[in-house]
Amino acid sequence: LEPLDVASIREEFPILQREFDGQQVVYLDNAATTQTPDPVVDAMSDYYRESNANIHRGIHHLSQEASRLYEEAHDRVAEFIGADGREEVIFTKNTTEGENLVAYAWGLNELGPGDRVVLTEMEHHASLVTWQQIAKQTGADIEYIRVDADGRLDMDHARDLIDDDTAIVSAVHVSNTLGTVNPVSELTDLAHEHDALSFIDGAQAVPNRPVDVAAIDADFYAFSGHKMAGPTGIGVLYGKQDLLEEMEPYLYGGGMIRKVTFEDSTWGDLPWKFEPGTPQIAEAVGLDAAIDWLEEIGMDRIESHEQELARYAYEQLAAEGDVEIYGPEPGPERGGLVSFNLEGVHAHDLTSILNDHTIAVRAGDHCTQPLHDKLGVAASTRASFYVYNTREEIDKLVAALDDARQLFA
Ligand SMILES: Cc1ncc(COP(=O)(O)O)c(CN[C@@H](CS)C(=O)O)c1O
Repeated sequence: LEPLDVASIREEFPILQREFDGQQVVYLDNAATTQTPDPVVDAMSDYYRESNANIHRGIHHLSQEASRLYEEAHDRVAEFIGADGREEVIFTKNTTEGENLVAYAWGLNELGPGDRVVLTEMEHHASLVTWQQIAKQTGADIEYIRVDADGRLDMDHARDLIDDDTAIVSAVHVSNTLGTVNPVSELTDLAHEHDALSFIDGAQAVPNRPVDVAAIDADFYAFSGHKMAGPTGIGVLYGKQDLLEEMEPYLYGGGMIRKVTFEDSTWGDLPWKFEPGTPQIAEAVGLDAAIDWLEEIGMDRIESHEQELARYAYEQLAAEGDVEIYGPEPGPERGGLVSFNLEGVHAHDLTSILNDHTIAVRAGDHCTQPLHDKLGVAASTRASFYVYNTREEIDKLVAALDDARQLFA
């Protein structure tokens, strides 16, 4: 695969030229959110300047144009992830809302005592807390597929847990803490063998690698625009059309109805049934532009670039001798991030020292507190990579560890 032309990619991100205390920013917090290239910013500005109107309600030219842009963004997402069409693409605020939509619109109605919800121990709170609370409300029980010592799912345990009482399996595609790439097709097959549904959290996958929801055969798949060079405020819930047709909405209002009387209401077509009120129109335009921008580069090249940086970071950190790294060895089972701890230095202290060097990483539990409990650490430091990062930036991070050792170790 042709390596990325990182230098020319970086020219589309003025923010990467920012300096603090005379030092150029080193942005290694892409699992939290990615930066936004000029073509995406321009697409959203142009929308506001030239096409802004409310959608689906006006007859006038501007409303028709805004409606077309909004609808076509659904088509673009469907094509990008391998969905059958816009009917299977619901725009949400973010991944978290996608998880909640399925938990409330499907889980509350379908789950009851004796039903089993199977998660993994590496789930993000967006999934773990949501299904935990829905299970409490419905009397369903929750089981967690074990994560083994090198950060992979224990698939023997998965085969034990996923049984005929299982109603849904909800699993993260790529862990935002361990970097682990999970066998989501195998998990989906296991769920389907027991007539259970599969929900895949793709927040750290769709932005970083080719994803084909039809090949995975997931029933639901969620991700966020802001992690894929797009704007905040828009996410996607993919759902199989026959399931979405059966599901009742859980948020009501204008735009999602077909007929309203004083007695009752009926619902509109997919995906609009699950999109009440005035949606995030400019963000849909921005997401459409982000997909164009990513596909111009190529998702397989992005995956390869991130895996190369993750390998380099893993090897450089491991060579230090006093760094504990979480998750699998570098390779196809590790996405573009590395979480670690420096011996004798708390993650927050380390991250603060790195910030003194204008190196942006994340410290904390990365919204996976139960996983950190299992790892036996309160927090970790995480470096996560994207298309504009370089080996030289990783060298700066590794070199800065010495300051932390001198101060804290
Ligand atoms: C695997 C996974 N699943 C769900 C989410 C939630 O995405 P939202 O766009 O915030 O709804 C995230 C976002 N993880 C950020 C914020 S905690 C991180 O720093 O890791 C994620 O990584």
